[in-house]
Amino acid sequence: MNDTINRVETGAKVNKDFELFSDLQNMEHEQIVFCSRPEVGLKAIIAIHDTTLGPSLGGVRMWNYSSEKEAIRDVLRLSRGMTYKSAISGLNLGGGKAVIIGDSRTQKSEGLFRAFGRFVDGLSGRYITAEDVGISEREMEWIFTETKYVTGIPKHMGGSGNPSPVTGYGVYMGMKAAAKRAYGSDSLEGKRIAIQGAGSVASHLANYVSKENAALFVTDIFPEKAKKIANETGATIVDPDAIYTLDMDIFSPCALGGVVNDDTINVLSCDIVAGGANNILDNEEKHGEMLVRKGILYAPDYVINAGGIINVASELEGYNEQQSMEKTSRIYDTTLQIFDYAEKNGIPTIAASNKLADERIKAVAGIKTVYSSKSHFSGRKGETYLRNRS
Ligand SMILES: NC(=O)c1ccc[n+]([C@@H]2O[C@H](COP(=O)([O-])OP(=O)(O)OC[C@H]3O[C@@H](n4cnc5c(N)ncnc54)[C@H](O)[C@@H]3O)[C@@H](O)[C@H]2O)c1
Repeated sequence: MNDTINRVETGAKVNKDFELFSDLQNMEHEQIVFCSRPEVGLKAIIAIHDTTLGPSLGGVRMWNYSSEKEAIRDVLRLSRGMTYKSAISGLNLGGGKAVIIGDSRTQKSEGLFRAFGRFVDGLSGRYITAEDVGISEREMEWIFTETKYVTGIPKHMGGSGNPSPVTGYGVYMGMKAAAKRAYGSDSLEGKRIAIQGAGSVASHLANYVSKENAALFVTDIFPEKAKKIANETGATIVDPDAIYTLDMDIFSPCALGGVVNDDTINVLSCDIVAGGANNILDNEEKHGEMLVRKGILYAPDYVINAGGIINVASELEGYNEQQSMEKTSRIYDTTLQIFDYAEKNGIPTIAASNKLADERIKAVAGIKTVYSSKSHFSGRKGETYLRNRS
């Protein structure tokens, strides 16, 4: 896969002429589904990027996009990211994602989400949905009413519930691997760690980090959220804009993507960037290289925030929390392996991670030329990954 498409983060400008089919070809997507039900206000796009490794899985995001073009770009980029995330995490899943265009505070309804569920069901398991920005367990229940191809449903319904605790643990493991690489020890004791965003992932991460007696800093655009983490962990609160210039060892973006960009990279003073947000680098290629030149070690976002997908993937075979945590702890080794590969090949860590993910996909695609009764007789693709659900 190539990296010719600039990242488009939610809310960011689309900075390239829009050519749908050339984008699909450049980014190597398999299928895009546009879903419309005006009577319930549904405007959704499902993007299936790659199903070489298994059925595509990725969350559905509800966001008030400023244009349809922006929504399409977002879903293309996010679904491609899911392919890499599952591939590097050793999961037998492909990459997919969905976006619903609308205001998640005012436009949610049972009808809208059930209609979306029916569109997901129509894909017969080629796409399995999950929770993402703007979506809560209540909407997952509505979707589940219409399709079994959904993960992240509440625990009392046999699902895995909120993935954030596992994501937070994985980010912690990835951060420790980066510390091991940068400092020779994975202890975070005394390290100045700045967490941007005081949401679900951040609160779990902050808990782990504070137990190691790190010097923790936290910020949020909603001061009460930062205060909550500060009360629980003893972290120092900083202003949202001040986080970039803070004298810190580790910068951990856990809010939005695109925060390592042309404006921030020059003022960042840290040894490591390791956070839970998706698409931390505004432009993977450019900013990955700039970080190398600044001597900052980057733990690729989709590698270390994969705890969430590892957790929901476990749901497909019968949820087991302990197994999910155990698998997520392997993020430590995967991150070190990526650092080694990057060093050996003289490339940025994000490029190393993309290459390793690509290699796994190509290897599996290669073995599919060998006849196997499993793939022939075990039913539709995706079906075997799911428990029987009524
Ligand atoms: N929840 C998961 O399991 C999971 C899994 C993988 C990736 N992620 C990614 O991790 C990030 C955080 O996810 P979450 O579930 O914790 O979300 P969340 O909504 O609970 O937390 C995000 C927090 O960031 C704050 N924020 C937004 N813009 C900010 C800014 N400019 N400066 C400071 N704070 C700001 C918000 O107020 C909010 O408190 C997202 O990018 C998400 O895509 C989450």
